[in-house]
Amino acid sequence: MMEVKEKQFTADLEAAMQSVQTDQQERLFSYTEKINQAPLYRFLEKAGELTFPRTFWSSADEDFQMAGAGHAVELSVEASKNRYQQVEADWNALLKNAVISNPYHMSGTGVVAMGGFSFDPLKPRTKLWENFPSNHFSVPNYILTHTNGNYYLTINRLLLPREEYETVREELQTYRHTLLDSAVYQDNNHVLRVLSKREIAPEQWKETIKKATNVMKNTAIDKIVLAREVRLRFHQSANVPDILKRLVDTQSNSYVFAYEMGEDCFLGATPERLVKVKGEDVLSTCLAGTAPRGKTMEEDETIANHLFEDPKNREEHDYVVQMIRSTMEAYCTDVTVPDEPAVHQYKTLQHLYTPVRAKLQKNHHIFSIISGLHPTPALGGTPREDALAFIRDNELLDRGWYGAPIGWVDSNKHGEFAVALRSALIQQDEASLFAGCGIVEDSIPESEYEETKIKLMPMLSVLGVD
Ligand SMILES: C=C(O[C@H]1C=CC=C(C(=O)O)[C@@H]1O)C(=O)O
Repeated sequence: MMEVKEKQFTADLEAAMQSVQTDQQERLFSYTEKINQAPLYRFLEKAGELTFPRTFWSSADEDFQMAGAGHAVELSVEASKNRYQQVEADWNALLKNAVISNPYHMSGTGVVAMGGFSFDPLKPRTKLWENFPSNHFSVPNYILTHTNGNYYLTINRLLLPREEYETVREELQTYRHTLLDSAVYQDNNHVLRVLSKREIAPEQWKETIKKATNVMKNTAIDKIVLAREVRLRFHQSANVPDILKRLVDTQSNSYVFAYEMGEDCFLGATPERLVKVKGEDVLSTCLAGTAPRGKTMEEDETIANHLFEDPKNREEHDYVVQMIRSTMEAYCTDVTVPDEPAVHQYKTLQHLYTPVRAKLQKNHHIFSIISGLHPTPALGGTPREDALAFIRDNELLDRGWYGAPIGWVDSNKHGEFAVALRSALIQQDEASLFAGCGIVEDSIPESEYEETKIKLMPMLSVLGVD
């Protein structure tokens, strides 16, 4: 730390510790400083060496990345339908009591809670997801934020009564120094070799699709999203910063995220924004309706035109747009939706895309919107409760955090959540990958199976499967 900043830091820390001693009440201290360029993946690597749980976020459409180390504060409430409201209440209580020293107010600086939810709080948890509860948020001890070419470091520390000022100061300075190691990140040190690739019950998955199409013929259910799992085994433990770097380098227009719990790390590169809030501005996007990329520019354009004109895809897309619109109307004013979707292109796929913009009402928060939006018909189906019940009773997979909201909120009233698609649960030398498809009455199991194969491709390729 430069001298002037060092003085500021020690003065702020001392004042915060004084207030904790006076009130005899623990309090979160948060200090943000602007720093010189610092390598994000090296920060994550160092955090791993220090056995800090790691978090990572890279925006799909902005120059914005955050890497977190440690859990200064953890928020986790019981698995229930109103978990969103409870997380929101805990988050507000935490902020109310925090001592925040942050003159910048940039997104992702100050007190930031990163985390996520499981897909369905009512589905019993299996061993696969034992380290991931129904919801978990953490305020990292150290956050390296890269935004619009600038770098910030935030230090968060829960101060307890009777702690020694010198001990705390020294602890924070030592970790800060170690994490901000300026060495260049060497990502070619750990080449992963895949020893086995196992598709989990693909034939049963196709049978479930048949069952779903039959149910839809005889009930009011219009759409059910069904997902499946592929399990990989490697010759050694997978390296999280490496995987993240490859995802960021190869998956343009996608949110790249990671959340580590114990020995497991859930990560992915998802194209789907759930909701973004900046002050009162709210943006949600609908992404549903899928086609592959073409091999040439002409073929790509022909496929995009076909996707745009295709009634099945347009219908599927429209379900989602209507649902997002009505949810936004419940919590916002000035909701605007374009008349027609656009086609957005990703590495291996193209999707129909519609942005929905609005203004947040004063008494609502990003968590209220998440509670209304999740699961969108792109992940659950329509009508929502019937589709969810079908998934709960028939899908073999424990989705865990796959297909659910993952993201962050900060003390500047900014926040963003994506839908955790195109993702994998890394468990040292093993990984589970997930992909699903929207099933409608006339869906053909074999084509849906092929579609999941395309959706799995980007993650398989960064994990070393050709
Ligand atoms: C469920 C997934 O994708 C959803 C999101 C976009 C398009 C979809 C589709 O076209 O089927 C799916 O609803 C997945 O990628 O695992």
